[in-house]
Amino acid sequence: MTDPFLDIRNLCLSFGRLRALEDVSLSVRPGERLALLGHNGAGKSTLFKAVLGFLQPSAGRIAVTGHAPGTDAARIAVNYLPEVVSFPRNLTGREVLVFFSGLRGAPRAAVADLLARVGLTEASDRTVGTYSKGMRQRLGLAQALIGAPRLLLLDEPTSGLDPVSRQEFYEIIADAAARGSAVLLSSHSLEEVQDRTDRVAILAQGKLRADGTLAELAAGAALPTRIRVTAKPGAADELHAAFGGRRVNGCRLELECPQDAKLAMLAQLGRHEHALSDIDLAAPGLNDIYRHYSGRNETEDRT
Ligand SMILES: Nc1ncnc2c1ncn2[C@@H]1O[C@H](COP(=O)(O)OP(=O)(O)OP(=O)(O)O)[C@@H](O)[C@H]1O
Repeated sequence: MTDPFLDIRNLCLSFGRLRALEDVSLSVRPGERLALLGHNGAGKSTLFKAVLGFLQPSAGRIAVTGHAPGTDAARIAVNYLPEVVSFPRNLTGREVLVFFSGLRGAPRAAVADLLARVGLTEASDRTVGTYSKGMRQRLGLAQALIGAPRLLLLDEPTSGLDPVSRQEFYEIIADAAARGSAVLLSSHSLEEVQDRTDRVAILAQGKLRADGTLAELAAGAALPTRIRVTAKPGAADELHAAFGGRRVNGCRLELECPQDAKLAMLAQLGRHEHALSDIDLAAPGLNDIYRHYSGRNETEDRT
């Protein structure tokens, strides 16, 4: 297996008495996209800043392509898209990329290709001040792609983008990974990153609660299946006495059972067919999985 471009081991980082990161270990390999999820204040930006060498860990180790953050070798290997991008409003998109290419020592000749990759060719000679938020974000991504960095750090890259722009953004990120970059991106939404990243890591209060594929996270959470039962008029008491569960209203009952006990439960319910009007099965959803690991509801974090 190839060495990771980003390797974090037992990282701890504090602000005074606040432990922003506690014993966090994770790695991202070439061509891999890892989504770092967590609610506001979970420690995502702090982790990014530590990888960039802007913040010093109190313990643990970070290696960017084998080099310590902040060294020249690590700086060349990594590029970053901050949560809020801002460029001089009176420069054109092309001028911005030429400027940043100069800073990174990347060839000017690659700017046209970068503009094409993010779909800004036609707008390339307009000033940034005339760009929409989505266009500025694309320019930010093009800036992050300058010099084909081995490690791409994207801090909530799609916040504020509409669904179509979001999808296009993830396609560009997939293309960067296909070209060999390791991608670490942060997000608040498991729903958004499913099918668009290879693995998901969940941070909560500075601790890493999960790291794996969505299927692994779902299996690890071992969440129950919910069975919603609607009783025939007057039969809810009988079903409640037989199965327990939560009474939702006069005729509905909500039961939970482990995934592997689902069929047995349905068979048992079948024995009370005379009392049943309907049965509805709900497998655990992404929100349930996220809440299990983070202790929070995904939708709460977007507010
Ligand atoms: N410079 C700082 N000084 C003191 N505390 C800080 C500093 N930067 C971050 N923190 C604290 O560290 C914790 C983690 O913050 P961080 O910005 O990493 O969270 P986040 O997961 O990126 O949140 P968000 O999703 O809101 O961007 C928070 O409690 C925050 O208040």
